[in-house]
Amino acid sequence: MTTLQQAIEQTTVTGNKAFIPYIMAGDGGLETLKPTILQLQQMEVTAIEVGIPFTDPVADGPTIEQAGERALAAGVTLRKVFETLASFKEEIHVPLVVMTYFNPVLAYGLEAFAEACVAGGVKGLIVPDVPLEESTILRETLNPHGIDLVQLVSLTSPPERIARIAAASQGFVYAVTVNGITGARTKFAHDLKEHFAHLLEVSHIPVLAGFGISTPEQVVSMGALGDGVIVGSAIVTALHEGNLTKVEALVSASKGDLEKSTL
Ligand SMILES: O=P(O)(O)OC[C@@H](O)[C@@H](O)c1c[nH]c2ccccc12
Repeated sequence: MTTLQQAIEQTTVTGNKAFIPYIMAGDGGLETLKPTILQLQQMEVTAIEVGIPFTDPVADGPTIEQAGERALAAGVTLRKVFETLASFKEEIHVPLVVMTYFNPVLAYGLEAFAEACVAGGVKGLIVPDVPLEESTILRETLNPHGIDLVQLVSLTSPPERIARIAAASQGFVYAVTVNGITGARTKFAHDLKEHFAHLLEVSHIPVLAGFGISTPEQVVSMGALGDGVIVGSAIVTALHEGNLTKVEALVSASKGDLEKSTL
């Protein structure tokens, strides 16, 4: 079992749901990366998804797009993110999952990228613009270094494709809960229950819900569909505003503590 999967199962075995916050690396300056990761680790999140700022973030809504623009304006690059992670690797005990588009990985060089992940304590990778059919080379490069390639399942994937994606995914299956881009939502599709029941049946690894989850109540309701949640835009906004109470409220909700979350 991989480090990432193990961290998730250590959480779910206690009856809690996994909680993976997404952060935009270097939003607020590269010097914020270390304290942000250590703060989230202190809150006992299950893993942390570290987004790399990119000029053409096709899967991202305005909140994350703007965070990426702020990070790029602050001079953040993939190389600098890796250097920063490596500089405090010994203090990182929570698994990190890097989220980036494929172009920066290619430009870095696949093997060099995998080595930089290892040096920075990265345990998993999400690359939304690499479809399953083209993901083999990435997996074959990452796996010998102990790094998982997490696959995304969309709501519109036919059952046969869902089964293939679930079989190929590593660490967990990222079940996208909306059609479209990242960002807070007030409504979700009605047939999510069925979709998740099917996913849980075909997947041999944990299934986490992500996209649009932005309130403690949604953390509870969407977490109940599977093994946990990924929260991006709401975390990015809270961190940008320096609202750690909001971050804590979202994390607490995954541990069944909704009361604390209404503080
Ligand atoms: O922001 P949201 O709606 O909470 O969604 C999670 C998401 O931000 C994070 O996992 C992510 C950010 N950018 C992505 C691109 C593709 C897939 C996933 C992501």
